[in-house]
Amino acid sequence: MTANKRIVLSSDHAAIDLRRAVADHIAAQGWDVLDIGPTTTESTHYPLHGKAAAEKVASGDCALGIILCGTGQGIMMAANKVPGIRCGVCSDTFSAAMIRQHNDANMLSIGARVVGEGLALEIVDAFLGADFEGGRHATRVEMIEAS
Ligand SMILES: O=C[C@H](O)[C@H](O)[C@H](O)COP(=O)(O)O
Repeated sequence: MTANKRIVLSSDHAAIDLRRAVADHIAAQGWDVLDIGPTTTESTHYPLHGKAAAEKVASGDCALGIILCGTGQGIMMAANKVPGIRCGVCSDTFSAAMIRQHNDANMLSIGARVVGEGLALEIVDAFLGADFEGGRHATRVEMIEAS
């Protein structure tokens, strides 16, 4: 687990309820949650929210980020356009742990139309509970960052 416990959350309209559930869940674990919305279910554009959250992580304001949309895919694509961001979409706990352990992911994306709340919270726990292993994986992450 990272020493910096500040984490940014954002979503589009498709994932408002799940984002709030994630926020409550991780706040109860002691995370300093920066939830940058949106606050209503009015239709919005996931690239805006993926970029905004990614910039909070890339700037160092937040150590990690969790972003959500209908599938988790579009908002992940937007986040990964920001230099320094490594974000993966996860629908299972194994992948959620592995993107931290092997890929040093600093953002997790979840699809609110793909997984239910119970599994989503387990995915979040797997992501936040894992640490980067370094070693050969550091070489590979450096290759991503250099490309
Ligand atoms: O990757 C994109 C996300 O799944 C969006 O949440 C989705 O495209 C939004 O669709 P709609 O505008 O039909 O709610």
